[in-house]
Amino acid sequence: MSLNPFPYQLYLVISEADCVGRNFLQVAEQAMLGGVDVIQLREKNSSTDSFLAKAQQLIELTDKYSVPLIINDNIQVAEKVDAAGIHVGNSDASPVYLRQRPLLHHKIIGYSIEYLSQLDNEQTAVSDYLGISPVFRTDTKTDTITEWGLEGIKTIRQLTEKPLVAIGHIHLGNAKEVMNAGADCLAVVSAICGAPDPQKAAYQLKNEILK
Ligand SMILES: Cc1ncc(COP(=O)(O)OP(=O)(O)O)c(N)n1
Ligand SMILES: Cc1ncsc1CCOP(=O)(O)O
Ligand SMILES: [Mg+2]
Repeated sequence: MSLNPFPYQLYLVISEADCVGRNFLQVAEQAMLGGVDVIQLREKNSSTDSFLAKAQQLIELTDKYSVPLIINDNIQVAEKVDAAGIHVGNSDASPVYLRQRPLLHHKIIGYSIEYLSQLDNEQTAVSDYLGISPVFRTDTKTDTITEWGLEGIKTIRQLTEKPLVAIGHIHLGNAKEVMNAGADCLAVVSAICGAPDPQKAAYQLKNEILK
């Protein structure tokens, strides 16, 4: 059972650290101007107070562009800023638990898939989209289990109708083949946060998806 549609195709996962010395709010704004449809704030090394402060700044900007803001992992931050949703993986609070929380039960819940067996569990059933995590090995996140590859996306596509968000070393050069393998949406960190021109990078990725 999914509560929310997930009609997005280009998903920016951002942190201050991944913006290589640039202001993350400026990078986020440029990315939205370039065509990013949804943004996740993923601050792995921030205290909750600092994460919250960043989320409060970012949601002012995402609201201005009517782009949904998803919070990575942190329930308190997601609830306090009234984010559009939360993304969790196997080491985080479970989607079933999140669905029971009054402030989150109607929000977008994203869930990382690291094992095929997860597709049969109740966590997947209550989630709104699945993160195929990672599609390709990436230096941005190294504590990963399965490198799904294009064949993994094809397999998962046959086993579920949930929206599939592909993440992990996705860039202009492989975007189309990842979509063709069955992804509904591409999520990127470095391809936009690390690009010399984040607006242009987002624009080119979006065009590649829509081609
Ligand atoms: C869209 C998307 N997919 C997968 C992930 C990874 O989440 P998780 O497995 O919880 O790992 P961390 O991001 O918390 O390190 C994601 N964040 N976003
Ligand atoms: C957060 C996350 N989850 C799986 S891979 C990944 C990082 C993706 O980063 P990049 O787009 O730079 O490869
Ligand atoms: Mg997590």
